[in-house]
Amino acid sequence: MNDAAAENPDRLPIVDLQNFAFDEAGADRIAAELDEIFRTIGFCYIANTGVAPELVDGIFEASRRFHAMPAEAKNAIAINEFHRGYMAPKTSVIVTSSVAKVTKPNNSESFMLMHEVAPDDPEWGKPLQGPNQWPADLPGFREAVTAYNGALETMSRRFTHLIARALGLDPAGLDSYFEKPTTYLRMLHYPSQPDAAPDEFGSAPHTDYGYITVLLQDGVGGLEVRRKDGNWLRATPVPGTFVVNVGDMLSRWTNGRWQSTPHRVKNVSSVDRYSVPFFFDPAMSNTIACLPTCIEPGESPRFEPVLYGDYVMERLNKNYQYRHAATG
Ligand SMILES: O=C(O)CCC(=O)C(=O)O
Ligand SMILES: [Fe+2]
Repeated sequence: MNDAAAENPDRLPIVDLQNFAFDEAGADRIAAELDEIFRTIGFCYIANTGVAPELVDGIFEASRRFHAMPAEAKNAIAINEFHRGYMAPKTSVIVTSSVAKVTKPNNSESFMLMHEVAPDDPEWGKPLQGPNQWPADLPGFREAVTAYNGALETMSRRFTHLIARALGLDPAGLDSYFEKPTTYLRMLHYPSQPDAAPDEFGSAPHTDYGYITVLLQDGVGGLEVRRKDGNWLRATPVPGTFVVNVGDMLSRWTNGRWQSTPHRVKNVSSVDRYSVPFFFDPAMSNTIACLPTCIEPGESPRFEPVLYGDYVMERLNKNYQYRHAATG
């Protein structure tokens, strides 16, 4: 496929991960496929990921039960300074969007789980290093969420070996960044908004801040991905798959070779939409600079090296209402 066609596809490509049971040549082929996709549209579906369907059913059920609780029960675990807990509807505005001038809050609510930090961990109490919060009186919720989160972390590590390969590194070449990854599991609920104004979104146009996002969506639809020609492409739900996209850190690692593609969500259907993005990011203390394999001869780095922790905190501090009291 030529680049123009790959940049402006009519549907997102599906990559078969073959439950990671491929040989070297198979891995190289998938890596080459990912390179083509991430250089152009920046988004794809992945199939045969090895994530058990029971875990997928379990996380949707957990999310529906959570969001069906009364507001009082949800607000009892309102998001804490460590970015863990419940985010009420319309409490974030993506003012840092590099894609659009965003003034309206996102029409969604969510439960956010991040990586566990033990109280005796030297990082404890530093930005984004604190306790998760769990709803009271929701039997089985914690188990379902923990199991799904663990499976997504495992899958993301395996996927990282394909990414490293695609970037000309040893398959384990990026592993050191993910010994203690920063992870976010966001269980989102988007109410139906069939009459939304043009600038009202469930999730306003943005790019993701981190490394990769692995998104589970239900059958409702509403996610759209911006093509190079400026048209928005629907990421129509495909059962049994996840949607994967490149975040800002991965784009910087590749010197912009791979795209951190803008996307947005609007639920114009007549029913509620549930989705669960898993954001798999490096440790807060990692510096992200252009990878040596991603510099062509004669080229120079297009981005200054950046500390992942600084990059993400600037965005969270600006975009989330609950942080404004603390940060002015
Ligand atoms: O809900 C979705 O489909 C996408 C959500 C998203 O883009 C995000 O949370 O960054
Ligand atoms: Fe996103």
